[in-house]
Amino acid sequence: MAKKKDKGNNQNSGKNSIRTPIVCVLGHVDHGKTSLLDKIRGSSVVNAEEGAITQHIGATIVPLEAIEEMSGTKGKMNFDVPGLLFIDTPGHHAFTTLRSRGGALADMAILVVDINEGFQPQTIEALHILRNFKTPFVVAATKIDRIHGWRKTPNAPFMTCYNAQNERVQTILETKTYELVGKLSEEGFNCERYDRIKDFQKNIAIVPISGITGEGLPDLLMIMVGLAQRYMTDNLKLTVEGPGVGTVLEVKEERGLGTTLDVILFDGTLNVGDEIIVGGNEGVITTKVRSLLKPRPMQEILTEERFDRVKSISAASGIKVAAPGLDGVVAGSPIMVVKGNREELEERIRHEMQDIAVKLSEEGIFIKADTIGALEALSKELEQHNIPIMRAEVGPVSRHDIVEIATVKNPLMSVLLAFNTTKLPDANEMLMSDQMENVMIFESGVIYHLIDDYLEWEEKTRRQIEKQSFEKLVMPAKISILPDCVFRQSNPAVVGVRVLSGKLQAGVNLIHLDGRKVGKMKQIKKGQDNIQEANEGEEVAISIEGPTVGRQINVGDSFYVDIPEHHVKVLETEMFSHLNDSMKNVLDEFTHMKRKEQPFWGK
Ligand SMILES: Nc1nc2c(ncn2[C@@H]2O[C@H](COP(=O)(O)OP(=O)(O)OP(=O)(O)O)[C@@H](O)[C@H]2O)c(=O)[nH]1
Repeated sequence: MAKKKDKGNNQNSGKNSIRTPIVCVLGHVDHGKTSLLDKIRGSSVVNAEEGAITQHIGATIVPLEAIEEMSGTKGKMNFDVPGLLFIDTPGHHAFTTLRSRGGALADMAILVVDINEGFQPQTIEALHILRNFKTPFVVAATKIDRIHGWRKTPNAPFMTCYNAQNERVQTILETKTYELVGKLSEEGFNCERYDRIKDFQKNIAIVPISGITGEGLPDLLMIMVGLAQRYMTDNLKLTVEGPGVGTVLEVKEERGLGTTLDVILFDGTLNVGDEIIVGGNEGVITTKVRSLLKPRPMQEILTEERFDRVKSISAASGIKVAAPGLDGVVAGSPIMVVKGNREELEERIRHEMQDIAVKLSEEGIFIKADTIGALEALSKELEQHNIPIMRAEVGPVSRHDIVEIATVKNPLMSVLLAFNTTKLPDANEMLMSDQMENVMIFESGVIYHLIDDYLEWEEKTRRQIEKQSFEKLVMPAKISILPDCVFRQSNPAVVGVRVLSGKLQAGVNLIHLDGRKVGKMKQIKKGQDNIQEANEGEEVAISIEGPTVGRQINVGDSFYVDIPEHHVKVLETEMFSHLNDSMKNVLDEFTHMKRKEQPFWGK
């Protein structure tokens, strides 16, 4: 395939051109995502031929020639990939919002990790998101210039920088890199420093870089292009002549233009006057492109018009679309040019908007998030923790949500996880009311924290509930009447007994070992004191309503506590692990006796 240069809008021509791969940058707060993107933008401007850089909305295209210039590989490599398109908004929020065909819009990602701080909660979260979306990625280990004693070689390839360091600094870098390798391996990824990798399909590359000095940046960009070239070219084929297909990055009010859409166009061509179709809050919106706008170059930003108008734009590009009737468009929605296939496209958009890949269960928790992508990311994490979801919605937490949750019977499920979204004031008011006491709301901008908080609460609540229900159950016990301890014959009979096994509680019914009824045991006394329970081996006095000693019962007789059938069910299933051996033994004897005549008793 002929080598092509990225010349801005129409960089891809021909039927099966390869489009520019779309790249997102993810990572923990302050680890250097923005600095890296700024550096990439700055370096590509410096290194590209005049005219090669075009301004994009919401994205930066780094042409192949700029990457080759930086890495000193100009004319040495034979790449078809025309460059890389970086989404300007970093972070997993943008990543998950930008969807295409139910997956991530980004073809690849850079996971930024501050080499000095290592893995942090959002690093892990980003990693899980990349795994869920099956997005190929490279790890940029940033801030190498902060390693104590680092000698800077601005904008140089990594190996040049590495060789300029003394042994101590090199050792620190090695150690820190291996800490990352270890962490990634804990998460199930095989990683290595990029220069030691033989098979890039099996190993994920770690590239040490600095977003401030630009050290290692040429290698990072080169690896990204190489990966796209070798493993993704099939996914990157596009037909420029075809109708435009893109994703809405942002919905913005612009002075003089009304509501506009910042769009990443990833396939085909979009023209002024084209009929377009896009997803809105209240269904599918169809309208006509009034203008297509690109930002003006930096030096002209002070002129009256902030945008340049173009008649037509081809993928992959970032472009602002002005058109009537765009209120209510949802960020992350697909946008497509209609070419006589309106119904089919309407159906596709409807499907994409509704087909949030959230598995719903009959019983489960509620989740809310600010965008479809965020909701999906949260649901996938919950799925991995086996936490069922009953309802998943985009938007802020409302009064209505609280009322709905309050009707959930299972106390462990009357819960809402709010990811990156707010509570409306009337929802807060509602939560204050007594009837809403059982409703639990967890809020966070980090999925990881939400799930941890929920699991911690769930465990605590589960234990409390178990404790309460355990206390209400009749426990198994076997007792026997001691000789010389008949204190009263009847009404009630008062006798001394020994607890042979299990736990004897006050208020239970007693039966003979063959199942015949004895009577209700009222009190347990130890010395002069009334007690509520006695354990194996203890000798106590009990009062029994009903039998007379010497008639229905005699010295030396043994009895079981008569456990109601539904208590047996709970004891044998949920509570079995809470019973001690003595209780388990007597429960076994007791059910054996009961099941002689009714094999399924208590099952
Ligand atoms: N020395 C050095 N400082 C860096 C590097 N990368 C980022 N920084 C500094 O680290 C701080 C945070 O960097 P940002 O680029 O804003 O980090 P971010 O990940 O975009 O942060 P958020 O947008 O808040 O998530 C800033 O003070 C940067 O100047 C680097 O490679 N070397």
